Amino acid sequence: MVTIKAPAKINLALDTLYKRDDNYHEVEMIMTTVDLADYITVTPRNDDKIVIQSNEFTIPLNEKNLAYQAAELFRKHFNIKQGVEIYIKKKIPVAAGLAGGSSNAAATLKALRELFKVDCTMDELAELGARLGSDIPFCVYGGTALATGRGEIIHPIPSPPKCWVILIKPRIGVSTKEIYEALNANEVQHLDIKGMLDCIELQDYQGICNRLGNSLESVTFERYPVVEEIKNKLIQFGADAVLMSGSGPTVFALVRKEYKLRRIINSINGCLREHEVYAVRLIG
Ligand SMILES: C[C@@](CO)(OP(=O)(O)O)[C@H](O)COP(=O)(O)OP(=O)(O)OC[C@H]1O[C@@H](n2ccc(N)nc2=O)[C@H](O)[C@@H]1O
Ligand SMILES: Nc1ncnc2c1ncn2[C@@H]1O[C@H](COP(=O)(O)OP(=O)(O)O)[C@@H](O)[C@H]1O
Repeated sequence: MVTIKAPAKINLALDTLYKRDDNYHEVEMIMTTVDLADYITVTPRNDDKIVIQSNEFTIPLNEKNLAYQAAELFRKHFNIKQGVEIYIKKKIPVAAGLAGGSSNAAATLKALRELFKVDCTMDELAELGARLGSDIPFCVYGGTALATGRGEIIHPIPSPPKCWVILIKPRIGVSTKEIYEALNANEVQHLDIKGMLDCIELQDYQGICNRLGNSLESVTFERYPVVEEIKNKLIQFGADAVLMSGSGPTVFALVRKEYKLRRIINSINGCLREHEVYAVRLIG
């Protein structure tokens, strides 16, 4: 039996450059890992089946699950016949812009590598993961990275300075495909990705806060106004910087000082309590 931690990610920057001929968008994203995680436990079975179990009943427990797809691909690629049971202990909200499914798939690949003692590199696992979803290679490596291409080309970078991250997820799920399809790539205001990379290198927290940006934000805000309302409230409560993660609907706030974190959490408890709220650390 092997258990692997599967952390959530946030996008500190998400710039869409143009729509490609294959209908994906060419992106430049700065992604980092936060301390909110699922756990994937893989146990060998006596037959050839892949069985998914979870404490979370809203995710598919069949071949639609990304962990199932990762296991199937891994077994095919390395010619493994034995079945496995995959238990997903879920804490990351689903369809939230936090890459929960992608992280589960990446952790499944790593768990199977360990369980079956397969001699392969992280790059090979990332390449397998990329066949299933654009966010999976980042989740294989973890840490902090610049992601290019459709998001699957990973360039590791240093971690940003440590801080608190408040995550607020309204009780709606957003489809990534729907948001990308509604985006007009020609109207996007591009981000200062180079400046953001410099700030991370220099550990310039304020510079990072000033450069947060996400070109999918306005598309999600238009369709789901509650997401913009949450962002505005968090700014009003005095967070250092606030942004929607990925295609949403989760909004995150960066906060450096603990006294400020407490004050903001008190304000959230006063008027945003109908949403899911998490206070976690950047683990980069
Ligand atoms: C927006 C981001 C930001 O990290 O994350 P989430 O909000 O899903 O967490 C990612 O780009 C999401 O990656 P992922 O969720 O793996 O997407 P995929 O399964 O590869 O693609 C789902 C659909 O989104 C669109 N898509 C995805 C990636 C991309 N660079 N351009 C696109 O246009 C395509 O229509 C595709 O069919
Ligand atoms: N292991 C999994 N965990 C979460 N969602 C999954 C998983 N496998 C498949 N899905 C499906 O993927 C979709 C996107 O979920 P998720 O990966 O949590 O969100 P996001 O892409 O916004 O980060 C959901 O609609 C869900 O049904």
